[in-house]
Amino acid sequence: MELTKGQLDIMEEGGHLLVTGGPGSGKTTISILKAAQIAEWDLRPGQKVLFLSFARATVSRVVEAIEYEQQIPPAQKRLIDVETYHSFFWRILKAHGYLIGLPRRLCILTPPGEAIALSAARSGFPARNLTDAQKAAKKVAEETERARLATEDGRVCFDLYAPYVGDLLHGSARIRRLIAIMYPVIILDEFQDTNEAQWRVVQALGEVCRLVALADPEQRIYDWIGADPARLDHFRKAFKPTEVDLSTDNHRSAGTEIALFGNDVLTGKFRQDAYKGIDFDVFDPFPDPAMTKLVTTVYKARKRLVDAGVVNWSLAILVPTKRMTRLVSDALRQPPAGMVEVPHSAVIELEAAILGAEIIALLMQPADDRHFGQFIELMCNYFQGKGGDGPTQGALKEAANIRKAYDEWLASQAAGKAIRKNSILVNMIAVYEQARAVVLTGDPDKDWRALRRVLEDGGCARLKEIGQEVRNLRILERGTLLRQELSQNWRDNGGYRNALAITRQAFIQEHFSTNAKPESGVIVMNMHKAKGKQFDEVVIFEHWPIKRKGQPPYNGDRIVRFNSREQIDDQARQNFRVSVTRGKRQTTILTPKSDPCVLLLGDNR
Ligand SMILES: Nc1ncnc2c1ncn2[C@@H]1O[C@H](COP(=O)(O)OP(=O)(O)OP(=O)(O)O)[C@@H](O)[C@H]1O
Repeated sequence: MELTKGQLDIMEEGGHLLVTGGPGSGKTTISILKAAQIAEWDLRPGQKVLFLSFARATVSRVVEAIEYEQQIPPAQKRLIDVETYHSFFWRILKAHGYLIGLPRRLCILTPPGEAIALSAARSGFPARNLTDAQKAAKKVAEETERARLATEDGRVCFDLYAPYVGDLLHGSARIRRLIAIMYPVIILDEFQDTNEAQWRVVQALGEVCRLVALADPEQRIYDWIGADPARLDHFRKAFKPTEVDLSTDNHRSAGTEIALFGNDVLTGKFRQDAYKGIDFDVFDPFPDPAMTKLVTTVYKARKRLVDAGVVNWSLAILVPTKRMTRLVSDALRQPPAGMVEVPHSAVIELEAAILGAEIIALLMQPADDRHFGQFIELMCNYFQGKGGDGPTQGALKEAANIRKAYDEWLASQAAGKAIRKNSILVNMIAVYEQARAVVLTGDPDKDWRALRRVLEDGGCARLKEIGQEVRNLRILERGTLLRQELSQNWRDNGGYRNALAITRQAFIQEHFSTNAKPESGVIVMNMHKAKGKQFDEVVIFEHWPIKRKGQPPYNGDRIVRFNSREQIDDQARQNFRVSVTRGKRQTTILTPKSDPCVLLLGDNR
């Protein structure tokens, strides 16, 4: 690889650095080479360069890029630590959190755990259409409970990591120095997305460490969690960095005009009628024609990649919402008109699946007196937590009903009476008994599937939902640690005595692991989740207006809200540009014929 002028400049510079550039301009690549150079010249024994990223997906891309980089000797590669902000912050909190009044023993409150813990505080508010006053009150209630969970119970949710680490670093020069001794140079990926609390941490780190910030101001997609458009200026002012702009380079989709199209999306002025590497197509706005178009487009793209001999090819289908991820995944599994299934993976919110997995894990455990009570507890957890930070009132009520029915049953039992015939527990107990009757074999994968099947095939709608939800997990199928540990547990005890604890621990480890491989094959995901990733081909697919008798058409799940021109703003353009520019070879945009995406219509300002 021949470095560009800008990239060479970066190799020359010392001191704080701010590297800007668009998608695929080579920021990540050059920062890795820079890190290797620093590792060779500047580090003392025991020191490392730290590369901080927001998402695990980016971490795995960076780790892979480092492995792939032939110019860097293995000994230097080992001197680059790639981590998410979360896992770096967690290490600091675990070691020093007591200095700011946190308990000595801390544990991670994972998003599903947090959803359960906050559900009581949230249940007092409507799920949608909140007034501003209600929104503010809900926020305060959530914050108060989060802080209480951390300071009293030592259960710290992710959102509090940065504020607490900020307090620690600003409060203690000793801890700042300790970090600088370990990591004299820190690379900050996607710096434009840094929120206020993270920026406070960066300010403290910059006093003692050399910082290399990588940023594309136009890829800022996290406004809603507090990324600030002025963040780059804050960095300039605080650290007077040397600035290198790579914005004229595009290596990802070299030989195409994908990057050019991305830039035109930002201004809304399309300078060309056609762009090499960008394909548009429309579909009739009804489920079957829409999905047929999607599936045939995917067949064609897949064939192109196979014919071109691309090794480990990846093809992403990017959709505007979580709901559509599921819709598309279902359609690929069972395409219309008897077309052949498209094997794929779907990136979905895993709260529900993880909480469902806990239920299966419990069912693997040998029974004791508490077993059924624990089962009910996990069922309630599932409904309280399955909606993540946006639980529906329906789900919360479901949890309350299960608990009530259980209390009622206990009372009847105490009075020597049978269970009420129409209790919601009747079917649940029947399926529970069927699950208890499964003869386990000691092969975790087989046993897990057998139990999942009992839930799916049984007569309890709630457990059926859980069985189906758990299908979304791949954690056991990949020959993972979870599988090994369950096996070991069986060998040690003649049963899965600790299955629940092992499963919970596995999800925490999974969250912090850095060895997840970048996806290959067909992957469906929400557009937001594609940030920082790259794929050989991308298909962007959105929903269509649904006409209902006597009502205005419903136009949800669009790239721009309701596909309305009034809803177009910088954020909408930036999000769309990020999605479009994930493709290396081609990006295909599918939009409904009757109401094409307003961002494609151009802007006559
Ligand atoms: N000088 C170069 N010559 C050829 N290829 C390059 C060069 N620099 C980077 N690349 C390649 O271009 C692709 C994109 O580079 P990279 O991931 O570093 O971009 P980026 O600026 O970090 O992108 P994004 O902001 O979208 O994450 C990679 O596959 C990388 O190997």
